[in-house]
Amino acid sequence: MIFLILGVLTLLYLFHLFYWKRRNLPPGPLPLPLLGNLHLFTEDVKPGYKLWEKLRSQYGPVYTFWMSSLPMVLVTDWKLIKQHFIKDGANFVGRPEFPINMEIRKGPYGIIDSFGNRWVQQRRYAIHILRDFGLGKNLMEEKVLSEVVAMIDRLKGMKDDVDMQSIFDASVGSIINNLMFGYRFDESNMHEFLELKKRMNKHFKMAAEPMAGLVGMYPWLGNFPFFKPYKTVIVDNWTSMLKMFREQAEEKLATIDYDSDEYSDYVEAFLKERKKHEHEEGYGGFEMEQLDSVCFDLWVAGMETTSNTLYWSLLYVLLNPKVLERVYEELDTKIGSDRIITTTDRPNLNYINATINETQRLANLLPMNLPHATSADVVIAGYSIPKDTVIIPQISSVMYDPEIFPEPYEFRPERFLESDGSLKKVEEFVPFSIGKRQCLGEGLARMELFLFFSNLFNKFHIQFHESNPCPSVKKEMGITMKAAGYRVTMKERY
Ligand code: HEM
Repeated sequence: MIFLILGVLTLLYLFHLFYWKRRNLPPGPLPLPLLGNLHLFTEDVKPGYKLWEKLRSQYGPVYTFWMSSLPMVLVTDWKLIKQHFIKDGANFVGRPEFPINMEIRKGPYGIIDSFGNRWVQQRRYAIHILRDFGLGKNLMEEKVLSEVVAMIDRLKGMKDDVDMQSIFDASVGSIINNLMFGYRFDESNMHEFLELKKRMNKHFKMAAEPMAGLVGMYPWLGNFPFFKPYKTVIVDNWTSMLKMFREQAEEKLATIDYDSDEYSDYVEAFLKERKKHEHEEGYGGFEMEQLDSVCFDLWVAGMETTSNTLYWSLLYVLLNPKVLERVYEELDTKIGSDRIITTTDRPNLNYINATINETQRLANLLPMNLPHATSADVVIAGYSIPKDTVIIPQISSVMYDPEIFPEPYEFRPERFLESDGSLKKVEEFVPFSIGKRQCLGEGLARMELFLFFSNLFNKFHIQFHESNPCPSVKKEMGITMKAAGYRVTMKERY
């Protein structure tokens, strides 16, 4: 009798696993108990592009990938992404609530992980403040350019054997820190930057591991020895960053002048806004926990992405001497001196703009885009997808789609040029994603990429260090892709 009951229960379980829970979802590989499809993330397919390509060829442009017990629908075809995430954007603005994120943030705070009214309010507020910095006296460009100049001065003293990743990290880190907290990093406080960067790196590296996805879904697994390191690294590093940001905010609170509406950094603006809501429940959405999380989101999203892209740009250009030659040629004909290049030069430097675009496309920084969630029942490619399903506009698949970008793994800035040499608008070039969740730092990031890239090449002849004259383009695992370490030597051009 007992065997009969066990047999029936097993059959019911298998029926649920293999059919029932998948019945309303697009096709995809069979999910295993607990792991879902995470076991498919083997070493040979990391960091993921190849896996998404393989699943697309097996199941079509819309398929389901199970992250542990969570089904995620991946939309990999550009036309479908455009049709739904742009034209029908309001139905795709949700975010899934990963239990570990909620535990660390103390709730759905911030921008990246928030949703509903909080997300609308805080995203709008962040865009408003960032725009404010970019208007009038153009504080934003001033801050970026002062870091460009500081970088050039620093490089002049260390031309023989330079690690540009750490130079870009410190420069881009200073810009976002300056916007957030009102000060940059120099010799006197570099240890503070290095500490934040170390914590961020550890967090990002671990968070990208498939097993971390499992712990993210079931934080209690972190009590078991095998999973403990995943949870400890993520929780410790993230929490200590939040703590460092809170200490900064509290220092500012101690001296803030509420009589003036002026602000010179994000935290000051936020604290003044918070004061206006002090009699409302939860400070009208401007709680200190919200500030901690927003600092984390903007600092982390604004730092690693841009700095890694700059490091990729240098690698790709130096590996392609013809591109390097054309970059110098454009600088010589359009700029022709060692003056500082500003955003007003941007429309004249088409080849450089095309090279930066091609870098972003080929670096394809996020193998898996941030997950969205449907906020209504939707139908995509004939599949009915219920409200609250996790869904991902897979921008990395679009940017490596050979139908759109022939020979997608080749570095060819010409893809972004018209035959008359003007910059081509390519709608499938979507490194900042699309729709209502599109990156809110795009304007700042594009300004940084242009100003750092163009000024760096205008000032210096650069080549790989002789110890590694042909570095690998292999991507290093992380939430955003890093280039493996390489070093350069530089010579002033003027
Ligand atoms: C090269 C640089 C950058 C790249 C490639 C990049 C890319 C992205 C991508 C792909 C997303 C996900 C959008 C989605 O959910 O579909 C995103 C979101 C986001 N990015 Fe960026 N980003 C960059 C720089 C920045 C900067 C400089 C900032 C801040 C100042 C920033 C802040 C954010 C925020 C807050 C979100 C979440 C938006 C939301 O959930 O509403 N990013 N970014």
